[in-house]
Amino acid sequence: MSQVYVKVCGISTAAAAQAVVDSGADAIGFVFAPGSPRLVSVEHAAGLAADLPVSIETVGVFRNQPLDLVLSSASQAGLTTVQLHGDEPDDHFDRLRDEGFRTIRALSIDRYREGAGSMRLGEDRVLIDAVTPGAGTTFDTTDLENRPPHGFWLLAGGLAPDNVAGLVRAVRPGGVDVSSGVESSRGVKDSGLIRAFVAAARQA
Ligand SMILES: O=C(O)c1ccccc1NCC(=O)[C@H](O)[C@H](O)COP(=O)(O)O
Repeated sequence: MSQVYVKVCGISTAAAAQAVVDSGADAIGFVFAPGSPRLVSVEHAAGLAADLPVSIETVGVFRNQPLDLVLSSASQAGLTTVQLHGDEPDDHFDRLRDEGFRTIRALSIDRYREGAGSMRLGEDRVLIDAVTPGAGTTFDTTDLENRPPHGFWLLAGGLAPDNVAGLVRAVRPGGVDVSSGVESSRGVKDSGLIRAFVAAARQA
């Protein structure tokens, strides 16, 4: 099996961004969803992104925000990828791809269980998350083990250095995404935990 893809989300400082790069993670996430403890401004994200190697995927996370705002923010921050974490319609993903962004469609495990069969999931990467994003909560992954999404997908929700390897082995996602599990307190990333998380994910 190929190496699991790792995204570390909710980065807001240069030290944390450097730890993500040093850890060998594939992607770094900046949260633009109002109300998040990890919220960054477009200008701040642009400054952090500008110092990253081009090999790392830079992801802007949005939730139920106007498409024009998403497009202008992602573009001004110089990001490669947009992750939509709300109830955004298909045409938002289409437009983002038309504008040259890669896309990640985040679905809560409840939404996946209810309606994934009727959703058009093919063109976007899918991220299956807990019901409340960024809260560090795990969920029962049995349905994902039995009926995984088609195509490339990421597992998120309460992942941490001490549980990620076991979950990767059991659930077999293409990638994993973490936020709370690499924080020393809410919204504050810990460089050692970031490195430990990526190493553990890659050992799986
Ligand atoms: O992280 C947030 O605060 C957030 C707020 C609103 C929408 C999405 C948010 N995060 C999205 C992510 O991709 C998180 O990494 C994902 O939910 C996993 O979080 P955690 O369970 O804390 O590892």
